[in-house]
Amino acid sequence: MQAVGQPSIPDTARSPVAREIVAALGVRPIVLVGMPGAGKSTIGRLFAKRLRLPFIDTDKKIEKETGRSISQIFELYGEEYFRALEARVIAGLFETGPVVIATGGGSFMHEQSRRLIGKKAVSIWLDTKLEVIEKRLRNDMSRPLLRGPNPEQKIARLFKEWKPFYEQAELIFAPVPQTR
Ligand SMILES: Nc1ncnc2c1ncn2[C@@H]1O[C@H](COP(=O)(O)OP(=O)(O)OP(=O)(O)O)[C@@H](O)[C@H]1O
Ligand SMILES: O=C(O)C1=C[C@@H](O)[C@@H](O)[C@H](O)C1
Ligand SMILES: [Mg+2]
Repeated sequence: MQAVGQPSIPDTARSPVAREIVAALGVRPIVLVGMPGAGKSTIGRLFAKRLRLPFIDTDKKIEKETGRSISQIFELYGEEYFRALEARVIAGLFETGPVVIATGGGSFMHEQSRRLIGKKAVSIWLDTKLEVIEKRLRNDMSRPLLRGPNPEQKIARLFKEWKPFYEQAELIFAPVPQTR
């Protein structure tokens, strides 16, 4: 029998471990939180594939729904507007059954989102090392919070400021950077 709110994915397609994890989730989504560049979108997609659950990237969803890039939204309306929009999008994802959600780096700083995730999801902080994040973001000019001079100093400051919030996630996962 299929539980209410469960997506119609044949259980037999899952490995025994994946089946156990999905059963333990019930209707709760897995929500990945962590710094910009920590690997939420990359690892979230892999988790979802392994568990055979739908994958949702909130940044991508916002871009699709608004027809604007995250940078444009920051530029046009500011960070506070973006966070409120992101909070509404996150809140809308809790009624659909188990999914894997990659959030934007700053979403967990928004009290309403953090509380909701804490109450209704299994949150995982991707605790990627600061040096790895710096290396990944060094040449990425598309990030609204890192624009202007001294992006490395900004990343380090954000990391320090946001870490106590990420530490409130239910689980911590330190991904090993893969090299090809
Ligand atoms: N485990 C890994 N090993 C090597 N490279 C990785 C790993 N995880 C992610 N990356 C790379 O790091 C970059 C950032 O990853 P990703 O976009 O998944 O981060 P994110 O946490 O979703 O960032 P954002 O908050 O900006 O959405 C990408 O170029 C991705 O290919
Ligand atoms: O790329 C960026 O600088 C950001 C994108 C969004 O995910 C935001 O959640 C984050 O705070 C900043
Ligand atoms: Mg992402």
